[in-house]
Amino acid sequence: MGTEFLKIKESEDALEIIQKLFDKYYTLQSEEIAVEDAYGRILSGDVYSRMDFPPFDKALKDGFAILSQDSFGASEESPKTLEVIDFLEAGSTTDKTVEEGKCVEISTGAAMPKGADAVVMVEYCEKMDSNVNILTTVTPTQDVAKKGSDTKESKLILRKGDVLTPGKIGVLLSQGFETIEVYKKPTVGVISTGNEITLQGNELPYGKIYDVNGNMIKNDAISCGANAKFLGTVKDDYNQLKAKIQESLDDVDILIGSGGTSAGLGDVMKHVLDELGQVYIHGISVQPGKPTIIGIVDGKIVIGLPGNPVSALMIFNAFVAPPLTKLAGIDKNFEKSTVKGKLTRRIHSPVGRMQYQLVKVDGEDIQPIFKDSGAIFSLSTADGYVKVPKSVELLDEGEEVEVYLFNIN
Ligand SMILES: Nc1nc2c(c(=O)[nH]1)N[C@H]1C(S)=C(S)[C@@H](COP(=O)(O)OP(=O)(O)OC[C@H]3O[C@@H](n4cnc5c(N)ncnc54)[C@H](O)[C@@H]3O)O[C@H]1N2
Ligand code: MOO
Repeated sequence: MGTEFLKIKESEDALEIIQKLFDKYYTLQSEEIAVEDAYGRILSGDVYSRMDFPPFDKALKDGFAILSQDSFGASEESPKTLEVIDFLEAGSTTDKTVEEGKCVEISTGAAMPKGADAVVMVEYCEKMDSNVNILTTVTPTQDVAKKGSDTKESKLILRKGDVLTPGKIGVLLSQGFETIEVYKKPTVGVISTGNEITLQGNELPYGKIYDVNGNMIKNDAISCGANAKFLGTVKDDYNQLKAKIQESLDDVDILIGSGGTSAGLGDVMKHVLDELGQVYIHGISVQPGKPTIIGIVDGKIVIGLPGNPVSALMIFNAFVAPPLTKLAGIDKNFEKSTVKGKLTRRIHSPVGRMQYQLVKVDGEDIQPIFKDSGAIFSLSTADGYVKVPKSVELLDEGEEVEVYLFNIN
């Protein structure tokens, strides 16, 4: 693989090389975490129930636990009178047994007393001292959740690959799980290079701009299931960039930089990676995003995205998001994460390079966004992109196209 670098790669070849590098240098790992911290995490194994749920026959309504046969024929006109022998709140129990002609007043959630097989809702009862008049007929098991009716012990309750939603976490909590095995999140560090890049909160002298890519790419990496952090900015300086890359790689699995990938500093990024490790890709035959760099340093992937925010986001979505998402244990088919519609305007495309055309999706209408790749405001309206193959010069208005949606979970 190493001998191919410096030649511009076709997009399919670049995708394959990047995936192979991910496969070679990383493996999917799991870790045990507290269930209370597990929201949004991905299960790394199947989960089986530890016990029946509910763990006892449970009253589903406030009322009276009775032998259902005692209510047969009861009505407002002809009530049946039963003796109330105890009272049960949720969480409490009784030794008493409900026999013919007797009942226990019961609250929703309480364990059913022995003997009783149904609950009569309080609305259909008239309490009088130690007796109650039952005003309706109930059937056996009415308003009772039987032990194990929700799930039995040792049943498959959640599957490997499931995303832990609030509901699924509720299932784990009901079974008493305190910890759970999930896929470990890959850690991603993001740095921004450029003498002109200024952090928010600082003055903006003429010629400078605020950093966009750092936190934008960090958030996109988070949306892929990674644990990502923005590690700050670096000047267009060989030694600074080298030191920043070395220092950052101590703490992260994958390092993503942006800017300085084309002429001038681009050479710096490439030379730094050449010195520290090996460059596998320098240039992909796509528009925008051609100057992309992919290298390996100390067994970790280092990615140099083009500085233009649109190019950086496009390249991240098209080339980094699929393998990163897979490494986070998320089963997502990016090729299927698409919608179809008709172009509202024609798209001209350069022959010889695959073009990623940003678009807005409005129902059936696919509206191309024609702005240069530094035009950050196009990102806030874009829903995704249309791929125009390198051999295609023009896609006409009205033509049906497939839109690859940005990786927003
Ligand atoms: N002579 C050539 N010039 C350029 C070429 C080329 O092939 N030959 N390629 C162009 C293309 S395509 C792109 S894309 C850019 C890529 O440039 P770099 O990766 O070297 O990025 P910079 O030059 O540092 O920045 C480009 C542009 O983006 C702005 N930028 C950079 N970082 C950020 C950031 N963190 N947040 C917001 N904006 C950022 C930067 O200010 C520039 O305006 O090169 C073309 N030139
Ligand atoms: O390819 Mo640059 O990435 O056109 O904007």
